[in-house]
Amino acid sequence: MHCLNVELGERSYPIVIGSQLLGDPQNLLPYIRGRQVCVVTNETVAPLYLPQLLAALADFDKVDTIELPDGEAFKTLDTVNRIFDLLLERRHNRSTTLIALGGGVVGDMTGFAAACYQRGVDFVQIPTTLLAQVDSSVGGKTGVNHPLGKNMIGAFYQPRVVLADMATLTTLPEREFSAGVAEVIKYGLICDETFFCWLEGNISRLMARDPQALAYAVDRSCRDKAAVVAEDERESGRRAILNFGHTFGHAIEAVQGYGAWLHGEAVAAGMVMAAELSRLRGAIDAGLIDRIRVLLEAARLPQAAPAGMLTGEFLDAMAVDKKIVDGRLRLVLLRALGDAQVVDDTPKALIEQALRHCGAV
Ligand SMILES: O=C(O)C(=O)C[C@@H](O)[C@H](O)[C@H](O)COP(=O)(O)O
Repeated sequence: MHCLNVELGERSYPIVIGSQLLGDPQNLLPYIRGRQVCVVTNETVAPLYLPQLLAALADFDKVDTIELPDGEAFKTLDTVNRIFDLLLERRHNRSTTLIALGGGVVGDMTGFAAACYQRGVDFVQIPTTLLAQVDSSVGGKTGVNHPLGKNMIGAFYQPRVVLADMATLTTLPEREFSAGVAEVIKYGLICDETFFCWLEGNISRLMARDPQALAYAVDRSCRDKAAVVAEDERESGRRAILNFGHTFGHAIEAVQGYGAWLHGEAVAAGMVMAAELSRLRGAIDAGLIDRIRVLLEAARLPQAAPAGMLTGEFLDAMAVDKKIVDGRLRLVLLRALGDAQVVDDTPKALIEQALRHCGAV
């Protein structure tokens, strides 16, 4: 077991990475200030890991749990309202701590509920998917989707601790695992060339969930993310690079219907689109795109738009991206391997060309 820190002054917190962390009260107690807790999880994760966690919480005065339906389609205000209903019915006060036990959807909604409930209560992230361990549990982006756009309602709100229990990855379905690998590859592309090269040499071990390879990938991803977040907590500048591939990916998720493609799958295809656009702008060569495709192929991730998706559908959905400033679409593109930048001067025709290269019609 080891710890990394997300350095944010008084909002700093540790990311604890290890195996079999869930059942040990000592991993949680230092981060819970009151005597009340509410565990938010979903119907898939609860039978697997809730009993262990509840055993670790046995000494608290009030321990409630809520099991939400599983899937991105349920990341809505209505679902968050169910958390508020329980907290109020069971008279949780401002000293309560919400504990997110699950993947990114559970973590994002729990964090948002914690940010809003009685104007803010503590929360703890216990991510049980690869994507949540390497990305969504770190950095304090919380919120829900709207039919018109992904993550359109939310808040920046940091957890007290992130407990990444690698043992929970042993039960993760293959498709979910691959989706997490998309975000791992993203770090290599945007800020860590050495990690990208390591992934090229170790992708088979990673996909086989070799414990050492997996621990290294989670640790390195969290370090990369923590460094970016520490520099720019509320995404006023550099943090936007973490959105590489996401403007395209979010369009896929919104147009296909949330949950049809997993978030990481949409991001994988979106990263190829963003790389293609970077190439069309002359920043990178076709060789790098081939290398990205080889990695995505090995990770069993999509590299093209969903069948039949129109360039117009992409552009319409991308028009509600949160990075738009003064009506200008800002895209995260590559300057080189391991070096991303935000650009706001890409001609629409070039975006359409990149989309068509990636299978949009
Ligand atoms: O933490 C960030 O910042 C990110 O952008 C990480 C993304 O991988 C993650 O999917 C995030 O939830 C996207 O946020 P959004 O602001 O683009 O909705």
